[in-house]
Amino acid sequence: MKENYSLVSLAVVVVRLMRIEMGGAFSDVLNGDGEDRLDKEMEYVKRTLGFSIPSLRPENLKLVTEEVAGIVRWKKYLDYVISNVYDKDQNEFERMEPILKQVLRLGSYELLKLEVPAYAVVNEAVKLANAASRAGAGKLANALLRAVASHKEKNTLPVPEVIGNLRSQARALGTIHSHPVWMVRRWTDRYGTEDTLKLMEWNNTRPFYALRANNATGTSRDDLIEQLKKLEVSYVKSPLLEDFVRVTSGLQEVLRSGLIQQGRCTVQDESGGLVVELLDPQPGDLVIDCCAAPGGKSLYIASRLKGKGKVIAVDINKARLQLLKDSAKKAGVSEQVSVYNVDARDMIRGKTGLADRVLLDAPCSGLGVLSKRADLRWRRTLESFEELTKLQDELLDGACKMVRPGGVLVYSTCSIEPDENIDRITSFLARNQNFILEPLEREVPREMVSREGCFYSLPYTHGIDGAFAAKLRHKA
Ligand SMILES: C[S@@+](CC[C@H](N)C(=O)[O-])C[C@H]1O[C@@H](n2cnc3c(N)ncnc32)[C@H](O)[C@@H]1O
Repeated sequence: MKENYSLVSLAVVVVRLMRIEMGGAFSDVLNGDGEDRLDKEMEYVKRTLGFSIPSLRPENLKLVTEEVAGIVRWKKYLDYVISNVYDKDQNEFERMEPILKQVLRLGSYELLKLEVPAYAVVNEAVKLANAASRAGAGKLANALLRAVASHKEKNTLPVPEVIGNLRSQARALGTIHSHPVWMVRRWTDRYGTEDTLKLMEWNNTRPFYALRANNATGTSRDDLIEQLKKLEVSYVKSPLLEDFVRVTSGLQEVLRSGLIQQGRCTVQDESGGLVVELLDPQPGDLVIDCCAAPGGKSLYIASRLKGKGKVIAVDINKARLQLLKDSAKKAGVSEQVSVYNVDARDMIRGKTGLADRVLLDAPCSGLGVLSKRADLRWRRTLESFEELTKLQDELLDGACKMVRPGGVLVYSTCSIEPDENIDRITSFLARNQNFILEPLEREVPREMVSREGCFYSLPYTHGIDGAFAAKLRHKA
């Protein structure tokens, strides 16, 4: 922990955690940039605590964002430890006032996962609990956090035993690695225990981000690298895509530098880049992107048209589509991109059977990107699959109508779950005899091609986000 990481930062962490729990904010690192965001954040802090505190120093924003993401990821494990050292009824912690609960999670996270010494953690947490919660809250925070610290020191922290039937084993592993039991069960059935542990470890690790140099504004990867060197940002060239660079640390410096606002680069995972590679847009093409917002793939497609051709970016969400429109302007491709705020299940009037290439980057569970979207694991349920797969089928049936004979339809997700991936393709092909699955050859690395010939990336194996894509061709 940095020297100047003050009580103010801790108060911001606690209030952010409360907002995430109430559904009002997400823990993604990208939500943390910009001065006006900071002003808004301090306004929330004031409203939640009931009094003003000095503003967070911009240089502490990154630590706050990372700490919040870490606590959200580890929430289940932290709650388990805290409720076990709280020698009252197990539900007592659940019923505790929300601010105090977050202070305890924060303190336990710092002790157990950041290895901050107890003297530094407990005093700050007690001050925060006293200021932000009821009288006596500081005393309770002091007792509980000291107990956690003492168990850690004596190596007597509670650990659930991985024993019994598959369900109880999954329950214990879900607690130790802080994932919902149903996810653990799905993955152990599919990948076995060893690989499931690797996947959970990946999901619990601080993610890295990749940048795409935007050729449309004349920025090559070498130009981008020059800028990163000036910003003293650590990077490695992507081994998968020639316009991409992996940022190993210093993303906040990039966000603050103005490079993105100037359209010189954009934050984009290589898995998304590979989906565009597979779509293979060519200058002069008419491309329809059916679920386009906020526009990562649309803008990359547009830049590959080299000023000739068109991307029709469709999305049901007007606000997200506006973001896409603004980004297209910054990225120098607004001439190539038209936006349509419609439901892609309905036909786009006048466009039936005309597109050379159609991309359907479908709404999905996002289970391939849990390291980046720390809160997602707690928001998804097993039941959500039924609704999502129905929507994915309907969207595929709408999207395929836009493809010209001989044209290409790419279906993609950021999920690693077969129900949203290959099962959707199998079911689509059974309904639509005029499409065939085109097995991938050189478009993506061989080790990312599934048995069926689709693109499939697994985070712990391939080191990028989990994703899937299938290339379907309309029979001429
Ligand atoms: C996975 S995101 C797309 C990400 C985007 N392709 C990118 O690369 O930035 C899925 C998008 O589908 C949109 N969506 C959901 N249902 C839709 C529908 N029925 N018609 C059109 N868009 C829809 C959502 O608003 C969301 O923006």
